[in-house]
Amino acid sequence: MLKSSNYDKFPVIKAQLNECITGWDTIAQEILAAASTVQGKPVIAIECYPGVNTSEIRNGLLDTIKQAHIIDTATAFKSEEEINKMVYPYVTDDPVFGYITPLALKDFFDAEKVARLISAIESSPNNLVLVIGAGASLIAEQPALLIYADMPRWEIQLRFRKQAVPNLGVSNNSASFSYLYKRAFFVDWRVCDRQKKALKNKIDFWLDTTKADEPKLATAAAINQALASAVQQPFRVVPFFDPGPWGGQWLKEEFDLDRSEKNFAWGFDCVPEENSLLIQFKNDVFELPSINLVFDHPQELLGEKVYRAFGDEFPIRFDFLDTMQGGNLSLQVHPLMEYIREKFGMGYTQDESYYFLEAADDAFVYLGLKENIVPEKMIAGLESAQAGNGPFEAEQYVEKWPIKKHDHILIPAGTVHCSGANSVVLEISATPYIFTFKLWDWGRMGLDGKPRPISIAHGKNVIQWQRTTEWTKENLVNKFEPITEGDGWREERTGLSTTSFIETRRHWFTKTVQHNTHGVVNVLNLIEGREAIVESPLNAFEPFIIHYAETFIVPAAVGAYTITPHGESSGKQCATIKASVRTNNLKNYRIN
Ligand SMILES: O=P(O)(O)OC[C@H]1O[C@](O)(CO)[C@@H](O)[C@@H]1O
Repeated sequence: MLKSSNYDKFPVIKAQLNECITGWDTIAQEILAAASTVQGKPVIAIECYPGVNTSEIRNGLLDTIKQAHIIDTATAFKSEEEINKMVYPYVTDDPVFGYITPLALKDFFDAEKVARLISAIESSPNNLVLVIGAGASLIAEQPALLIYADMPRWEIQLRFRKQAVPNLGVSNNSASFSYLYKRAFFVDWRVCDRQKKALKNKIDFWLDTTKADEPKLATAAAINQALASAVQQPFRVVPFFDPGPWGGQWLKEEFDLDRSEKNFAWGFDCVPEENSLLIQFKNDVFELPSINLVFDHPQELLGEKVYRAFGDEFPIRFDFLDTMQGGNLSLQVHPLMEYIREKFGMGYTQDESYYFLEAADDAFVYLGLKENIVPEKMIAGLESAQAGNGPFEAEQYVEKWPIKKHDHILIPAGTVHCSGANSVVLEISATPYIFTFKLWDWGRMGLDGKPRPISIAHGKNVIQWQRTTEWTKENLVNKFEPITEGDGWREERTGLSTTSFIETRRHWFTKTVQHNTHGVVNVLNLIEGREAIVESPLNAFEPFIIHYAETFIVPAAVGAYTITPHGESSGKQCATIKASVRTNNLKNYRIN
């Protein structure tokens, strides 16, 4: 009998305060009621993250709040020409990479236009003023009510694909997805995250418009309470899945995804910058970006030492790469730390590892170079293939390793690599995720029918040519080391490489395993077994059930916890892989 999928695609965190309402009419009534308690002419600011459909908010509220004077913040932006010129150094002409901007939201506004709007608010004959859009909190600096309309990055990307939303301050909806994404990644999201953090203690309500025409309004008190309790218990972020040119069929079957998609390449199960959190109220579920939890509770979530190095960035990423009945990823390399800092303004680099959840008999990984290759010859071969002169002979230059289920391959930045067809990788990595220098894409097209951008010019600057067959075998392939064992369990170290700040431990167990965060965030995945239960020895949190291949986060503040096979896996062998941060050598990672 085929086993059914038990992977939970919509994990929730329970709210304790039931303060969430839905529907534009109800929300408008709530806003009116809150505004009526204010003396004089209330000004309400609805600060919007990029990607929010401001006309949906305006139209939704106006039906009920007819008497309001509506101010659209877009009327105070600098001209598109000025904005484009201002952001250009950070967007650049590179097809994929830009430079992290230091700009602030204020820089997008024209001071004279803002002054005019402020006097329009003051002289408005209406008895209620609604300021809506990005920068509303700059125009109405001391509003009677501050509402924050947020948007998770994954939903913004889906809107970019539909050309439904533009970049910050401009109306470039019809630009290519890659341009919109690059500009958002290097500019808009940085700018608006800074503003969001600055508003942290001033927000009265959060507005969720992630699903069109299903608005939800929750009090800041209820959201704050839910986030404060989230960092005292294990939790999951909401995963999302995306097809790709090399995507496979495993995620679709295993996680019961949309069968009509031709494949799924990626499953993003723990990328808090892009995932969201679902807060379960009595009758409604409120969605918000999971990065808000990192911004609000970095110390409890990450732990003091990790926070001191990384600030409010979540440094560990888990995702899936599915090539079952699919193809090879691109042959690629990631930038060294100095390179990513200098060229792209990122604080730390994409050190990675591949944990193989599944592998067909013919599965393999390209990793490291062959002995005695000539770098100039390899680069010439890549450039020639790129110029269309026949395929790059990867196997002449790059080592190929057979792979089986539960292998763990370490990929420090600078190592040439590529996961081959017919496997499922649980990628356990440092968080940066777009800094892939593709060297060769096997002559195939991207999903849009066009070749994907190749970055040999960057790649050749970072390839570590001494990482050849023997070195790779010695340092990067299955570096398993037994640590300790007890009644019904054993623990091994599996990685990552000594140059990475991430440590991974694997536990095989048929009985309870004791864990402790020791003040450092843990990220785990159930890599074997259908079901396990995570419990607090002190009953500090409610028992938390996890299923096969689900990634979950245990905040640093949790301290002691246990994991035991559960339900249909009771008494059977399970395994988890746990990533944490090595805190003894974080000097190099100090980015805040
Ligand atoms: O360039 P490709 O083939 O899409 O591969 C990109 C993927 O490769 C990785 O760098 C893994 O090596 C992932 O982090 C990334 O999503």
